[in-house]
Amino acid sequence: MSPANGKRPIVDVTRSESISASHRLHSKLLGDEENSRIFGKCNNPNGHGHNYKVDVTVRGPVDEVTGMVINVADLKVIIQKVVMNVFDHKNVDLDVPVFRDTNLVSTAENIAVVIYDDIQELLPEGVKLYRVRLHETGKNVVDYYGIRE
Ligand SMILES: Nc1nc2c(c(=O)[nH]1)N=C([C@H](O)[C@H](O)COP(=O)(O)OP(=O)(O)OP(=O)(O)O)CN2
Ligand SMILES: [Zn+2]
Repeated sequence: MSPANGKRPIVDVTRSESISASHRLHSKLLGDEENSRIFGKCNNPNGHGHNYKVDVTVRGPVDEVTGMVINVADLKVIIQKVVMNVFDHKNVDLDVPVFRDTNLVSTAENIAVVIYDDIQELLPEGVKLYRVRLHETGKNVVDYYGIRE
């Protein structure tokens, strides 16, 4: 393959994993009534579970020698550490330190941000994390691209 204009193609590589976890939508910054009003059935003290799907996408140039942006075997190890070991078969609010020990509510948005930040730290130099997509249910999906304002 001869690269067009001598430039290496930029390709997105996605690895997906599934996790089962329970949680409750509840803000430590609010009283019980306000929590119930805002989060409704999702504020039930017994909590509820989801079969989440996480899609982790890295974007980068295809290496001329290996033909890869990143070896998915390496991405798999990172996702195992950051996603599976931390969230799978856990109660997000009680078992995941960043939710247990802070005021973060265990929404899909916040879980996606936590996963993004933790994966980014473990990626090899030069590999950019493009997006973390979290499917909370078959109908609810959030995307995080690492943008903060
Ligand atoms: N912006 C957000 N809104 C809501 C979140 C969230 O993470 N971010 N989460 C919830 C609940 O945790 C849960 O995901 C909602 O479950 P449910 O209503 O059962 O799911 P569906 O919308 O897929 O199912 P319906 O059949 O439409 O009820 C709530 N809001
Ligand atoms: Zn939920």
